Amino acid sequence: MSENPLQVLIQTFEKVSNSVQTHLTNLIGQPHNPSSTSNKPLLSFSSSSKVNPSSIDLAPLLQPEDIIKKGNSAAPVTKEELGMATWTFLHTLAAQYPDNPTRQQKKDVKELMAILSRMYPCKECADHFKEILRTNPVQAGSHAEFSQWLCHAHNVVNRSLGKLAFQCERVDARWGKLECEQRACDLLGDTTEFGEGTYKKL
Ligand SMILES: Cc1cc2nc3c(=O)[nH]c(=O)nc-3n(C[C@H](O)[C@H](O)[C@H](O)COP(=O)(O)OP(=O)(O)OC[C@H]3O[C@@H](n4cnc5c(N)ncnc54)[C@H](O)[C@@H]3O)c2cc1C
Repeated sequence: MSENPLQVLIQTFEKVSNSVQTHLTNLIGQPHNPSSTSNKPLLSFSSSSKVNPSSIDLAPLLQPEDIIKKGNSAAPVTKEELGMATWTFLHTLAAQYPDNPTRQQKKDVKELMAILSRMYPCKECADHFKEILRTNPVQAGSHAEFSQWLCHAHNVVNRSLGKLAFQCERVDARWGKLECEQRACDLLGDTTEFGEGTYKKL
């Protein structure tokens, strides 16, 4: 007899939830009150085929005092902090962008820029970026092309804010790949893990 798909979904969710809990515990130590929470997933559902809303345990695993306090973490971020974090993300992505990207990777990176121009949490910046994309379409044919394009786009923003332009020939010296063991951060990862035939030339 085939399994109830909802039950399979719930079991999968519980497994993921348990692994997140283990990961969090490794990161921040034991939960505040181990006796009440140590064996519970972050969210747990009854595995019966019928989902009863009252069986959903929404009690959070972490107590407020367990939350790592990093300054005033509830304070809104500034436009500058958001900008720096976003440029760090984008330039790191560019540093890892392959010399010979697949068609999908080129499509993804263009979509990512388009989505940023629509959803970036600073509206003024998003509108500005949209205009930059309109006049400077994303070039993502290779690592060199994309990292130079991004450097140029960043410089357009820099200039509009009255800042000096960054020298783009130094972009590879400024932005490196994410420090990561055993190439685990490569966009394609270690292909041996998935076996032959997982990847094909597009
Ligand atoms: C898509 C986007 C659009 C934005 N639009 C606006 C806007 O319209 N108005 C606004 O006020 N703010 C905007 N910002 C924020 C702004 O760009 C800065 O992030 C913010 O002002 C903080 O500047 P910063 O001088 O600390 O360094 P950032 O400009 O954030 O740069 C971070 C670091 O990147 C390096 N860097 C600088 N220029 C380049 C470059 N060209 N190429 C590679 N590396 C470089 C430098 O080492 C620098 O310290 C935008 C941010 C983003 C991500």
